Amino acid sequence: MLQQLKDAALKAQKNAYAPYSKFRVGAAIVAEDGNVYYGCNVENAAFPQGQCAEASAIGTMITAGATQIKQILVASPNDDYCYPCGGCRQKIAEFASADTPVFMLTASGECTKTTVSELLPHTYSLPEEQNRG
Ligand SMILES: O=c1ccn([C@H]2C[C@H](O)[C@@H](CO)O2)c(=O)[nH]1
Ligand SMILES: [Zn+2]
Repeated sequence: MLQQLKDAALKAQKNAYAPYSKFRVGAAIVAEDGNVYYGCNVENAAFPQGQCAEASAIGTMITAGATQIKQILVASPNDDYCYPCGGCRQKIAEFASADTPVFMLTASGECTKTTVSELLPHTYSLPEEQNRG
């Protein structure tokens, strides 16, 4: 399954639209339905409108009808691990559990693992009565 995640993230990374930063990122998710969803970063001339690879993968997962991230992997364009940005940590936490694995893959193939709670301790969420209908 980890190999499938890597392959999907690398496939997505090839399609990254990053003409401004030149920093091409791919992300892939294993969801509760067993499918792998993937996405790339999509930048914009209006810089704040750019979207991270993780957000693209989450959007694809939700669009397909899955709602739980079981594993997620982020593929970096260089030999440093690309840890999700703060905004993506919150986006991942919305659809994951504290112990959900988050993998990072470098361009040379090194891979490391952390968890959602390590990336985002004390996660913000709404009170129960305001949650998801
Ligand atoms: O985890 C990350 C970090 C950065 N980026 C993107 C955002 C931007 O397009 C480019 C440079 O920050 O990389 C991602 O997609 N995921
Ligand atoms: Zn991000």
